[in-house]
Amino acid sequence: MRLYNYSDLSSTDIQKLVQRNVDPANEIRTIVEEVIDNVQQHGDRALYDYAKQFDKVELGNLYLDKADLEELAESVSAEQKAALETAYNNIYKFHRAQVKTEDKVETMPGVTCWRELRPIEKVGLYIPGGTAVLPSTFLMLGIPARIAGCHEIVVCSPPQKNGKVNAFIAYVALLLGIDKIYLAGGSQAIAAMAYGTESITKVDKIFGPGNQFVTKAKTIIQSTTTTAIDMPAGPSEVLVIADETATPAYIAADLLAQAEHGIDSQSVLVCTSAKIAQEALAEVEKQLPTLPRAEIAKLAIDNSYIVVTSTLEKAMDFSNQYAPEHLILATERWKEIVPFIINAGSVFLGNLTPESVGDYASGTNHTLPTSSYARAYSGVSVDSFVKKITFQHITREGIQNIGPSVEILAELEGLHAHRNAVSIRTNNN
Ligand SMILES: NC(=O)c1ccc[n+]([C@@H]2O[C@H](COP(=O)([O-])OP(=O)(O)OC[C@H]3O[C@@H](n4cnc5c(N)ncnc54)[C@H](O)[C@@H]3O)[C@@H](O)[C@H]2O)c1
Ligand SMILES: N[C@H](CO)Cc1c[nH]c[nH+]1
Ligand SMILES: [Zn+2]
Repeated sequence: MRLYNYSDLSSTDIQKLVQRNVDPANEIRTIVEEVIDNVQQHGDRALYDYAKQFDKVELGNLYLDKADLEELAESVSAEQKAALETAYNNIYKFHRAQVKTEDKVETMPGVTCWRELRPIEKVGLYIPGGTAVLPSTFLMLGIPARIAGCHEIVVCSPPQKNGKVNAFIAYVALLLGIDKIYLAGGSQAIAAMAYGTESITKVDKIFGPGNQFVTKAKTIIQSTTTTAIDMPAGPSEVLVIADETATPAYIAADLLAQAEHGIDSQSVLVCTSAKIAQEALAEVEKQLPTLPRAEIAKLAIDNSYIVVTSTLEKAMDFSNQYAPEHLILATERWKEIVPFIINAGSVFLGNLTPESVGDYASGTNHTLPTSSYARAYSGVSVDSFVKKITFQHITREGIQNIGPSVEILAELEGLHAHRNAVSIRTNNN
């Protein structure tokens, strides 16, 4: 990890530091465009071919049905089931509380406006399964989709070496009442859900994180089809703000937790104490070799850095410019700096709140904007799975009250038919 002193950095240096390495030479885009084109032209056939090429699996069938899922789920132990159910219950509780009925508003006597929720009818969930299979992501997407009441839920996940999904994905499908999983991964899965194939329904919106191929495909299809996306949720990242009250071993563990996701993950430490920064770095070097995924984490850590600032306020300023997917405040003074957070996907407060709890089971969603998209996007929630439709109702009194203003506004825009639609009701034509 490179180490910088904030006071030595110019604003151009900071701009460079906070920039993510998102396909500068368009190499990923070129590959993904070809994949999307192929799926559009050849449908299911392309999915079988890509499973062979990218996942090294010769598929017998493109999907697993309920019986397959039940059989696979048999190997999940009672202890593992209980942990998945704890996560399910907490995620369910937190997301269920997001469903609120809004009040009707009478903007003028006789003019009433309100919003009602309607579920998005057909949604596609992408569950990553390249370097690690993520049943937790299935919970994070499936639970809000179920709470919202989406009618059709299409699920795609890359086939594993046995030509199936793993037992935990199968068990989560059963918990969610989902009885089909398509064995498609990467950009080909995104293309299939955006364009539709012989087997896979074209959906209205695609959800889910993934590697750079998945994320690039999502950003492409949102401009070439009528299918929307949740957000660009690419390689995981974390920014830890720490001071002299932080514990170096905890900081290192949190940095490594995101680094082990993939070689393109990034972990950043912004610290007001040079001593704690050095100790955290030493801890990273100590803990890293003990990890089974040390090779992956090492490459991500090599692509990560530390910034030493003089104050927590300056640290927060850097963080707001970085706009991290995850922000950890490793300080006992976290309450003082929370009001200054402007850009972050999900925030972890104090020295005893590891980011991993949000990844799995505290209740918050772990599908979050990366690559500085936290400047404008929120993470997945029940809101992501619904439309909020506005309604209005005008009474006889209401049309008399609002009519004259609308007539003048229509007039000043030169739109006489608009004016007439009011006048005809107020006998003012
Ligand atoms: N932002 C979030 O909310 C969030 C949440 C969970 C995971 N993640 C991220 O999701 C990612 C998961 O990545 P993953 O790779 O493990 O799984 P993945 O399922 O996203 O990708 C695997 C697929 O990528 C495709 N692929 C691999 N190499 C390719 C190549 N050379 N050309 C074309 N396609 C290729 C294959 O089809 C493969 O099935 C990680 O980067 C992780 O950090 C992000
Ligand atoms: N940290 C990931 C989001 O960036 C989510 C995850 C799933 N499993 C473990 N972690
Ligand atoms: Zn994680």
